[in-house]
Amino acid sequence: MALTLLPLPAAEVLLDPVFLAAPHEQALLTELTASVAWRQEPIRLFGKEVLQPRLTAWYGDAGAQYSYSGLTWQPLPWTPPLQQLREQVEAACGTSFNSVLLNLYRNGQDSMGWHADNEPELGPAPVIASVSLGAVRRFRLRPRDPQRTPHEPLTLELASGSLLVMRGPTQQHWLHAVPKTARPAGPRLNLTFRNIINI
Ligand SMILES: O=C(O)CCC(=O)C(=O)O
Ligand SMILES: [Fe+2]
Repeated sequence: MALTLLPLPAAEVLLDPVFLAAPHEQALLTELTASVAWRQEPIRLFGKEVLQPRLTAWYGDAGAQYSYSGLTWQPLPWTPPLQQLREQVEAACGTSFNSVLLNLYRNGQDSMGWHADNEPELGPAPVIASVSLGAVRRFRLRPRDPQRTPHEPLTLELASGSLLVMRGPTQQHWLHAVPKTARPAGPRLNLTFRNIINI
């Protein structure tokens, strides 16, 4: 299948629910879960230091430095499976990426709060390409300002092997989140390919 544009105002969100085929997607989940240098990073939340409710890792070209939530990341060098996936995602998006942020949601209690990927390092209209592996989790989107962008929040169930692309004005006008779930959920691995400008 190919990327399909979702009909949303002030956003360009595209989804390919079956970007990676089943045997490949399973093998990649197993390999990355085992080989990635996962860390649980502290972040500052309302002036308090807490651990992020998920494991993370950052890989990329040398110099693709990235800061968010009070952390500065130096990327680890690309590994063969990450480099291969990067090339597949670049071909699908027609864009190049110099880094990837990986998130491992160990179970339904791991999550990501409402945010936009709008750090200055990404430029004003970044292309963010997100590959999901493992357990299906809800990915929620809502307008930042519902007065200016009138639309209901929406929920996408991101399946293993899916590719979600957010580009154009999406990060300016919309927020996204992966909420906790009370449903039993196994591990989910998400990779967001990004391009850091001016490295
Ligand atoms: O896990 C996801 O699907 C979203 C990850 C995300 O929003 C991010 O890494 O900025
Ligand atoms: Fe994000």
